[in-house]
Amino acid sequence: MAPPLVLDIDGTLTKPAGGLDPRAFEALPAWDAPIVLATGKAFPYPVALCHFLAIPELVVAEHGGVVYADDEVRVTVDSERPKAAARAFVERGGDLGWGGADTVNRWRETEVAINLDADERLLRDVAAEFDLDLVDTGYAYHLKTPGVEKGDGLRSVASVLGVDPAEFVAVGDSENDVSTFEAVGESFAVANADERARAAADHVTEGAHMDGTLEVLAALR
Ligand SMILES: O=C(O)COP(=O)(O)O
Ligand SMILES: [Mg+2]
Repeated sequence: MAPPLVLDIDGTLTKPAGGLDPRAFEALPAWDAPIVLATGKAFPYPVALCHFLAIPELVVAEHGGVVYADDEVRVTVDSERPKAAARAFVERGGDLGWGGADTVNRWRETEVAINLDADERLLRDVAAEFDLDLVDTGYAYHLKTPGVEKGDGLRSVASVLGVDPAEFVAVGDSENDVSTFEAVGESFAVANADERARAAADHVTEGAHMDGTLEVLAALR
């Protein structure tokens, strides 16, 4: 039987140049076990992805800040400190880098994401001052509350599903997937993964991005 999966989005289900790999639309709905999307993105993005893939909505968003399974949404931490830190960053001349509409943060409930073009030094100073983590996913920086991790979100979803987290297989590409890798029975970093993800994973795939993820699915089936 196919194992339940916990999949990262950016770098794992996407094309090398960005954008969802269209092969996800075949492979994920056909998977014969639960699939949890565990991402740093704001809550509406993975929900929308489940919707358009036509798979059940099982979501760990904002690194575990928002967890959604079985008709229950749990916001696990407030956004006060990350927002105060982001304000301080902007007051000192920093730019979040998403333009006026800022659809990256508009619906974000527990953390703040910043464009990779931002002043990293200033961002690290502000993160330290406000006692926050600064996570670099390879797609954005995130100012987040320490202790909020995708891995804990996965444990919550697994508990709602009545499945042992150790039964899950995880695929991811960056430092924000390390906690997921630690929570599950078997973990794969795709070939494009950063050093921390590669070091934490049980295996590193041959292929990069969605090629690597499809390689895992083929091996598990
Ligand atoms: O939102 C990001 O920066 C990265 O998202 P991911 O966790 O799905 O890779
Ligand atoms: Mg990723």
